Amino acid sequence: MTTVATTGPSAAAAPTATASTAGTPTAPGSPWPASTRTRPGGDLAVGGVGLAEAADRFGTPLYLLDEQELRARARAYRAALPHAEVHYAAKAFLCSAVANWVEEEGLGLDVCSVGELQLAAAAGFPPQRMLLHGNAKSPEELRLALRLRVGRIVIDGLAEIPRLAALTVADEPQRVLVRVLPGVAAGHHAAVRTGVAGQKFGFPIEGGDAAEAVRRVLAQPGLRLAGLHCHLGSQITDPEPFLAAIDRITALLAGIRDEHGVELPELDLGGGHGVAYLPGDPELDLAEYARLVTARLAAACAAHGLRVPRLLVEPGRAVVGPAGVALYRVLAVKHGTDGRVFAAVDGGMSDNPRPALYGSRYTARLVGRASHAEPVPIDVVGRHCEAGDVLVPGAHLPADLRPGDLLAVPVAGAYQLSMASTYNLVGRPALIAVRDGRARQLLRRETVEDFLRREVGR
Ligand SMILES: Cc1ncc(COP(=O)(O)O)c(C=O)c1O
Ligand SMILES: N[C@@H](CCCC[NH3+])C(=O)O
Repeated sequence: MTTVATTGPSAAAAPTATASTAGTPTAPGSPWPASTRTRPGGDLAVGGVGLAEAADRFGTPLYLLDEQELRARARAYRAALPHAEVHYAAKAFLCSAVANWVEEEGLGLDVCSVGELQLAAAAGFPPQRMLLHGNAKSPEELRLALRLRVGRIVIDGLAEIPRLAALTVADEPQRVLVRVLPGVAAGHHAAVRTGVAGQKFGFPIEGGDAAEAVRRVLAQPGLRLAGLHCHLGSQITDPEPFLAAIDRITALLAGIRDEHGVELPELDLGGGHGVAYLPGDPELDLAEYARLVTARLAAACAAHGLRVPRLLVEPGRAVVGPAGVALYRVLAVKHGTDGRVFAAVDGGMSDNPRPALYGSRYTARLVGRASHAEPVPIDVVGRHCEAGDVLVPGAHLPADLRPGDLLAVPVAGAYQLSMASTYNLVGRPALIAVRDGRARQLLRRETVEDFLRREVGR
């Protein structure tokens, strides 16, 4: 089975031999960016930039984004789904440079807050190509979205319908989608499974909530219902749930046609496309997804006598996740009498809450020096005041790992910096973009001065 990575940029990685075990950066199926190269002396380069040199120059913890990897992934989506609209899900990670890159690659943008909306707009992203989500959109958000003329707003609750309609006028209707729940459960953790009833998002198809939401939207002259939306969950590696969702949503589209005499022109299948975090992990095969989804949509529409709606997709993780690398400095190595080894690094659950939240698995690799020591299981832990602050349990790292060493963790681009906190008043890390041997700082490290500046009346 081919994968997102093998149909996209990572396929370009030229395999070269390395001495490491888990996380071998340039092997087929590797989770590292395609530009990753081993360097003499045990270092790695990503985007032509040596990791040890980057750590010295910008400090640690440091996040790197490989611009070409991200762009190639965005392009792979456009190529695989040439008739669809691909909206990058900003929640995975957003800064101005990322907004510019995805815009230049022809993607739209899925935003879900005033922050994402305003930052993208300030970066020059055209609001017409944005789509606003949210289960709790504030009046401020709705007003801003309308003022900026955001392309689509996704309705996620009945109360939102009259609230939004009250801000619109019939001769300039706002294009909207209705978020429905097809009753398909998928995703890597219960907290991110959003395709079924019993959680806060969307309107269940079963039982009639979705049909009722559609009725109410169609009754509002200020709203133009363009179609239906669903987002099943995140980190889905099998296309089957998307196909099941298509069947159920197409049946609803037929019901809407029968009841209202309208054929909705758009279907947004959301994101959730899974990537490999560990070598050999399954990931969603983009080419296969595109082929199966396109064929199933055509078949389901034909069965109901419907015109095929325009497809929209909203990948976040699959665009930015594998383009990111996190770089940490080891601060302490503790050898327990039970033989257990802990390597404590200068980041942790504040820059990557995913292991603590979902039990997410990562690999870690020593960079910046060569080691011929035997790889042994070492728990890479963070610096925060919780025993659960474990970044990589049982990482295979050289037995001579010591304070001062650098550890690199791939697939760090999605839902890490975007979910980062300042727990223990540890400032959020700096972020650099790497490309063609050049490093450009995108975000500076957060400092104590930043914390003090927020205090009022000090
Ligand atoms: C509505 C919506 N669209 C798109 C995404 C992007 O998901 P992913 O990053 O898993 O592709 C999410 C988050 O899961 C979402 O909630
Ligand atoms: N934060 C989740 C993904 C949530 C996607 C948002 N709907 C993760 O890291 O896996």
